[in-house]
Amino acid sequence: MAVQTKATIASFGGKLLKLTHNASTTNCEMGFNLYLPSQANQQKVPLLIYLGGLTCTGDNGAQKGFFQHKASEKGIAVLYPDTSPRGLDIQGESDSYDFGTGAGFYIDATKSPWDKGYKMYSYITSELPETVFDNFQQIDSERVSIFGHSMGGHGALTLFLKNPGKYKSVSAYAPIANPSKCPWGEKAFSGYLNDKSEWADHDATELVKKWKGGPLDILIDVGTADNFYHEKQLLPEKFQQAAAENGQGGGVRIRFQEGYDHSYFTMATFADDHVGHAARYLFSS
Ligand SMILES: N[C@@H](CCC(=O)N[C@@H](CSC=O)C(=O)NCC(=O)O)C(=O)O
Repeated sequence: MAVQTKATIASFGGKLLKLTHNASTTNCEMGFNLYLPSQANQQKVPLLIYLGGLTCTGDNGAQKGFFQHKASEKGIAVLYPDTSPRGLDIQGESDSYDFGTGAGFYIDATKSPWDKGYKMYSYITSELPETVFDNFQQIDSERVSIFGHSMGGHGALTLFLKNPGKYKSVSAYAPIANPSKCPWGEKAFSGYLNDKSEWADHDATELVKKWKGGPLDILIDVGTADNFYHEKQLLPEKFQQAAAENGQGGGVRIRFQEGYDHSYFTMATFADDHVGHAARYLFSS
């Protein structure tokens, strides 16, 4: 459970820590970033987890998302995990940007050889937060929210929907909202999972149909100039429609942002809205 500090960087009055630890779920050393706002010097602060997309490490969100701006104002710690195990030496691990390294999809693989370390669901829901709470006692383990981008937006939706009550809120940028029905998701699920019957358990559009955890309030931003939206990799309307079938249509707020693309310029532009959305739930009693 020990962590090593590789760097401490001042950011918006708080500090961004670059950290590593040996993770048993992923079978390798994992890097992650943790932002501690200045309020953490005096009191317990809640935690917001940001899940990155394909090709990302914990650095993309920390360096380009501008989430620390609002997090510092509100007094929220932000955790930026990696998106997959690294260097497991599995054949084909680094052959493509959308499978293997940098593309763990926040699921636990059941298919060999990926099941040896591609356990990003267990890593993000259990091992990493437990490590953080053990090592940073100023973080309140009872107040945790989650959000993410693209593959990570989908990860945030599924982790929230699979674990009612575990996260206080969820939001997403350009999530891959119905992976069973798009090329990125079909490649990942057929590669990581043994059987197609397992896919629905990891697909946010299927999960929201079965949601019984009370009224939803999910914020989703999608840019109208997002090439992956136009290539039908994201399918946010399918998620909205599935939520509506379960009487939760009003609980999914999709904002189509005119002219914005799939890049971190979009995350940075709407960062205050997403951190603000989390803050409303992290500080409500
Ligand atoms: N290289 C790929 C595109 C990869 C890409 O756009 N990754 C996105 C996430 S996509 C969904 O999960 C990303 O966040 N990249 C990192 C960044 O800093 O922008 C291609 O050639 O199409």
